[in-house]
Amino acid sequence: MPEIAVDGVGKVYHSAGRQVTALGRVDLTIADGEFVSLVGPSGCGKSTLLNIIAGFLEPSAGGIRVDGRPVAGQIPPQLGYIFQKDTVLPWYSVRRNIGLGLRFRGWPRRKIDDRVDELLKLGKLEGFGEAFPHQLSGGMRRRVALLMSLACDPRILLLDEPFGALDTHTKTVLHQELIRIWRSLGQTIVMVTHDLDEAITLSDRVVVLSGPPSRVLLDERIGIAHPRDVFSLRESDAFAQAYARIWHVLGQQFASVEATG
Ligand SMILES: Nc1ncnc2c1ncn2[C@@H]1O[C@H](COP(=O)(O)OP(=O)(O)OP(=O)(O)O)[C@@H](O)[C@H]1O
Repeated sequence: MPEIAVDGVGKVYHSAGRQVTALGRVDLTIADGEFVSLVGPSGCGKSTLLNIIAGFLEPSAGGIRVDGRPVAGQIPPQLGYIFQKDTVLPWYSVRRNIGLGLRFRGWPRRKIDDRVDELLKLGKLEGFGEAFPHQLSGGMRRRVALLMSLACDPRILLLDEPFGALDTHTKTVLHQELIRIWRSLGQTIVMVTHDLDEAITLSDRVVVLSGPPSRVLLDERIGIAHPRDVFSLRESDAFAQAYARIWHVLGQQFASVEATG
């Protein structure tokens, strides 16, 4: 699995005659097969950093290396990405949506069908292949988005608030699913989230970014062993202690961003 190195990455946006320094200088190494979450105040540059890692955006300073090779504005091979917004296409069936990336890659029909069957099973959506997105619950649609991103067997998975708008029950079920899939496939995962519970539940490490221009304030290893049961995990002392340590830093950032407006 790939290792991702973020070397002194900075980003300044220029728009409408204004300059916004989104990222100050961020250094971070994500080991292969590791699950790292990025948290921080709204507008601190979390999505910007994820888009730079994905090769969708050029950094203004520094760079990204995947397995030691600079990505320099190119999308790293074997990348899966889940966007904040629902990217499931409403006019295609679940089956068609999940197989979309494989069609673009020119896979033959038969092979796509077999792969999609495998994925429907993995996402516990057997029997929903012919359904259309409007016939699914919000949680099922997010599950389809996850399966779409897994179709090409990515080695790197970048998740931008993948479960943002869902209720706690649905989110918790999906957390258990994601842990199960990640533990069986072993991708390197970077996730942006606003939900500290979610970050601790899923991750090996939680990285707190400061308000803009952002930098890494805390890199906390979550020493909770796998297999994790997401339902009982949140009652454990280890969870409470990790939460308190991270919140101590994150809460101060929220307060200082509020104070400076
Ligand atoms: N295309 C752009 N042009 C100009 N400024 C931008 C652009 N994209 C983002 N920004 C600015 O860069 C800063 C960081 O934005 P970004 O979306 O990366 O933050 P974020 O931490 O992901 O925010 P949130 O948590 O609210 O989703 C913000 O001030 C935002 O207004």
